[in-house]
Amino acid sequence: MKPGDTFAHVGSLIASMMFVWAMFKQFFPYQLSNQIEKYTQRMVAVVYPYIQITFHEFTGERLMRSEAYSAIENYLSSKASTQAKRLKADIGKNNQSLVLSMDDHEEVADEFNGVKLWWASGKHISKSQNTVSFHPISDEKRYYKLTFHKSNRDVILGTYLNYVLKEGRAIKVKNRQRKLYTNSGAYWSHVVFEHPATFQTLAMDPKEKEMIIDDLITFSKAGEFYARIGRAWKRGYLLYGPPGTGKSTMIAAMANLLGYDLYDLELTAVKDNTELRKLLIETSSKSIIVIEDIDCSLDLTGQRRKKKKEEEEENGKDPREKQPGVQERDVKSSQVTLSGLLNFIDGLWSACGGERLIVFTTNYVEKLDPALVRKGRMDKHIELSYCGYEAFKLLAKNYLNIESHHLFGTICELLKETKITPAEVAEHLMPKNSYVDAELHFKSVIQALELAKEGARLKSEEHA
Ligand SMILES: Nc1ncnc2c1ncn2[C@@H]1O[C@H](COP(=O)(O)OP(=O)(O)OP(=O)(O)O)[C@@H](O)[C@H]1O
Ligand SMILES: [Mg+2]
Repeated sequence: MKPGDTFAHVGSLIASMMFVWAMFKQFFPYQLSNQIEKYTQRMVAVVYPYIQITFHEFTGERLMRSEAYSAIENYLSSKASTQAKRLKADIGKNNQSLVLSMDDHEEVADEFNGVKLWWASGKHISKSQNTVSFHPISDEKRYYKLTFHKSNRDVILGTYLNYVLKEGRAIKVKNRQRKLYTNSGAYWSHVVFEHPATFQTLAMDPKEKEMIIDDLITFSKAGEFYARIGRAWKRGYLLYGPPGTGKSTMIAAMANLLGYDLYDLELTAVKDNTELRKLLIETSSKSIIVIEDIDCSLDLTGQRRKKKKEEEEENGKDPREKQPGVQERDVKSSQVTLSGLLNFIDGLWSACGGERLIVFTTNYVEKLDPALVRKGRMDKHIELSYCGYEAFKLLAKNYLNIESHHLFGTICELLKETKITPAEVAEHLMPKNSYVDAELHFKSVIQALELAKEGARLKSEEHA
């Protein structure tokens, strides 16, 4: 018989005794029944020196699924697969593997710092059915029960439970299907996020790439550090550079590296600061909030457009008259302000627990309001620039699986004096059919570089 079974039997025996006592205690004088109860409790504590904690699947008035329950479920999945006799299996949320968990009324043992403890799964089936609904409502209320010796109370409550929650959450992140959220107005909708970009395939200076990866990994593991120094676990990145240099690709690579969800926030679709706050508060932990082309969004949403509207109103014109087809919502969108965004990043935002990255992208860093880019607000500024030789070699390897070629020297020289984006190089390296003629692709790159060089020369002559 397993220790857990023993507890269950002793537990139910004691429960029966308590039930009988509750029926008969009314026949005893109050003082006496009080004394009996006190001593019974002490005896129970001696006979049954174990503590039990129950974690219900649904909690609160609105019966939300308990985060603790799902973390425990994930934590126990690895124990269950080796110990439990009855398991439940389902396709993991990443759609790739089977995830096993313990079935109802199963038990598994665990050990932590030399302390033994037991987990049991169970369910209550409620008999009341007072709602009429077309949708079947499950009356099963599942729970996990943890049993441990009372002498280990401090270890379990102080360290073990935190450890279980942390491990469980980590397993959940690993197994989950990641999402890409987009907003239309004040609501997020999502699709499955399956972008193949990784830092390995991102063409940029290898040293800088290494630094960014280090920075991201350090951030993702720094929860305790942020808590110790009393700062919100957030980090801001500003990615800037010309179109086609890999800003959006890098964001996808960041999400893939850390296993985070992506929130692609379209500021121009947000009515005002209140809507913005609502959207940001709704983002979940372990996510990247992206505002692309921040300069354009703020042109539409900042004070400038508001002023224009006011001017037109002063001239006696309805600002909407000049913009046929513009919806009322677009006109109203001017109410999201830079200060609203900044206040949220610095202030209230800190109250949302859990790690979040916020990433802004722009093609024109010099156009941005200094308030937005000042140090301390955006922690890291990353420039994605034109294609260098190292970046070209990586693209050649990725697209054509070629690491050296006699035309590399010419390309290297041309790249030093010509600006071409990785997106354009990639276009010339993209195989058109199953037969790959590398020479042809590299010649096409050289041609594009020479054209760009000639274009730049003519432009500079024009300006001279
Ligand atoms: N550094 C890079 N490494 C690998 N591929 C790249 C890189 N830069 C661009 N590309 C390729 O070019 C395409 C366009 O890149 P991306 O959308 O990331 O550019 P961007 O900097 O976000 O441009 P924009 O400023 O217009 O939004 C991508 O699909 C990607 O395949
Ligand atoms: Mg982009």
